[in-house]
Amino acid sequence: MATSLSESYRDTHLLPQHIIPLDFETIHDLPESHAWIRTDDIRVCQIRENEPCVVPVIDLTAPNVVELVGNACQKWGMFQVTNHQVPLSLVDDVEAHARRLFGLPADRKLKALRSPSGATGYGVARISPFFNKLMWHEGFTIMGSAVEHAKQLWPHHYEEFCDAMDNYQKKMKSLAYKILLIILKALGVDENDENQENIIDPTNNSLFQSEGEGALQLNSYPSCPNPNRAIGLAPHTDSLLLTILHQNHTNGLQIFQDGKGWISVPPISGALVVNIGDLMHILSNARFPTVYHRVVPNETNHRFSIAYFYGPPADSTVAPLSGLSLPCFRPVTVKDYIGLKNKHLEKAISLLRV
Ligand SMILES: O=C(O)CCC(=O)C(=O)O
Ligand SMILES: [Fe+2]
Repeated sequence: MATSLSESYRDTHLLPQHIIPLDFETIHDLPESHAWIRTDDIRVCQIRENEPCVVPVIDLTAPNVVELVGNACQKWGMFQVTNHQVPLSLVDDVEAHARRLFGLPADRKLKALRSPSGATGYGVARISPFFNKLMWHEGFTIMGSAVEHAKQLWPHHYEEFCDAMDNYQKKMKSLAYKILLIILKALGVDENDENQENIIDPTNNSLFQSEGEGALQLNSYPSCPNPNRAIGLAPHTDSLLLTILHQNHTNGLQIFQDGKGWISVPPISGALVVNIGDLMHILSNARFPTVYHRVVPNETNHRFSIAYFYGPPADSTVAPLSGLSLPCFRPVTVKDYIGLKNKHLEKAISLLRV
């Protein structure tokens, strides 16, 4: 039987503080549990001449899209896309549902709490157990249908939420597949290339014949009484091939670049952020960096984001593409990589180095 993505995430056993978010409505001062010492706080990067310090914005219909995406992946591990064909009304609708969900009273949200060994539902960020301090964040994770948890939140009115999430996941999946093909072309691989076996999906034999799997993560970062001492989402890389992110009109997302520090990725109306994850870093044989990013909270605005994580089916094996250079990672199945990440976080990728 094929392993699902949610089963791959289902092997950690967590303490309650690593599942239950703070009731932000009742908090007026930053509690010690959420007060970080931010020694690395270089918020603005050094702008050098001829080197704009902004993540590229790429029109997906541009004739030279492969070159633009290839350059952005290599330099930044991230870009923003416009003309992506995802209706903005759907994005707005999903954001409105996220606002409605996180706006519920804490006791109602807890009815949809992620179970200690579970992957989906309401809770803190999955990376929380790796840090001594807690994050100014609450999240809701969906893999496939959201119906089970949505029924707990709105026993009589859950369909609208589920329909919007289903619809959005479908659109994200086909956009992610389209972007994946562009990225693979940028790496010199064509979808007609029969010999590519670097992602082996046991049911389809090659990623080019399937559309992979995804997870949807709704994120909420309430306005914070002391944003300079709090962290919305601690620094991390995303595990799968790529992430497509919508952020509302509130700054907060930052990426780390060597020699520059933390660089803001400002929200652009109508654009979606795409970032390279660990599995793409492996597939590209380290040519494309997996982007190290974090979220800082805002003193006045409530920030929302919607992240779609896209990867091959959980039983697939991922290895560096042949023809790039001597492989610097050993092959790994998606589910084993998720297991490694659950145990070792950012060290997971170095464990695969050859
Ligand atoms: O909220 C954001 O902008 C980023 C979210 C994120 O990095 C994640 O969910 O992994
Ligand atoms: Fe992330």
